[in-house]
Amino acid sequence: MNRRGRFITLEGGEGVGKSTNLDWICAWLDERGIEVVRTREPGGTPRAESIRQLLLDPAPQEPLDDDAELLLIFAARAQHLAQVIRPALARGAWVVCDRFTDATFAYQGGGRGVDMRRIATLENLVQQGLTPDLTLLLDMPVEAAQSRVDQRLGQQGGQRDRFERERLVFFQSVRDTYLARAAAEPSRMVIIDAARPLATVQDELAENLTRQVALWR
Ligand SMILES: Nc1ncnc2c1ncn2[C@@H]1O[C@H](COP(=O)(O)OP(=O)(O)O)[C@@H](O)[C@H]1O
Ligand SMILES: Cc1cn([C@H]2C[C@H](O)[C@@H](COP(=O)(O)OP(=O)(O)O)O2)c(=O)[nH]c1=O
Repeated sequence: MNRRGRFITLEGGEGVGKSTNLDWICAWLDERGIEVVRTREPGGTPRAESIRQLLLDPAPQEPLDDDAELLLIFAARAQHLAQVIRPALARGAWVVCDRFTDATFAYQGGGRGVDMRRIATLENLVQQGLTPDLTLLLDMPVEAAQSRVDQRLGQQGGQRDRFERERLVFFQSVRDTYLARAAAEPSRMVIIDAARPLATVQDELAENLTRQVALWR
C-alpha cells in the first residue's frame, strides 16, 4: 500500500479549459495504474452539491451577502474534505479537484474584495493544514477565455450562472489574484499558458504529472 495519495487541483478563470483538461489528467493517471478520484468545488458530495446550487443560482430571490457566500463555500469544502478528499488521500488515491481554495482567494478575495486575511482564517480552520501538493493554473487573457465560453454556450446552450454574469473587471481581478498567488508559491502552483493549442497545454501538464509520480513512487 502506498503512503498518502497526492492532492492535485486545477485552477483558472472561466473558459480556460479546466473541464477539458481534467478529463485528460484523470485518464493519464488512470493509464499509469493510479487510483484517481475526480471531484470539484464547490460540490463533490450530495450536500456540498446542494450548497453549489445555492451559490450558482443565477436568479436568486435576494442578493447573496459576500460573507454568506464565503461561509457557504467553506461549509461545502468542510463537507467535501470529510466525505471525499481526506478518505481518498488516506487510502493512497490521488484526488484531482476542479478548483479549491485558490479559487476562493481569486473570486471572493480578488473578485469581490473580501479581506484575504479572513479567507486565510477560514482556510486554517477548515483545512487544518491540508493543502494541494500541486496546483495547475491554466492562465490566459480574460477576453479570449470569455470568447471560448461564448462559443461553448452557443454550441451546447445553457445559461450563465451567478459568477459567469460578472463583469470583465471582476474576471481581471480573479486572474491577477491567481497570478500573484502562483508567483508567491512557485513550488506548489504552476502557471500553464492555456491560450496555446490543447496538445501543447497537455504536454506541459504531462511534464508536471510525471514529476509528481516520480516523487510519489
Ligand atoms: N487549448 C485550447 N484551445 C482551444 N480551445 C480550447 C482549449 N482548451 C479548451 N478549449 C475549448 O474551450 C471551451 C472551454 O473549455 P472548458 O474545458 O469547458 O473550460 P472551463 O471548464 O475552464 O470553463 C470548450 O469549448 C473547449 O473545447
Ligand atoms: C471553488 C470556488 C468556486 N467559485 C466559483 C467559480 C466558478 O464561477 C463557479 C463554479 O465553478 P466551476 O464549476 O469551475 O465553473 P466553470 O466550469 O464555469 O469555470 O464557482 C468561487 O467563487 N469560489 C470558490 O472557492
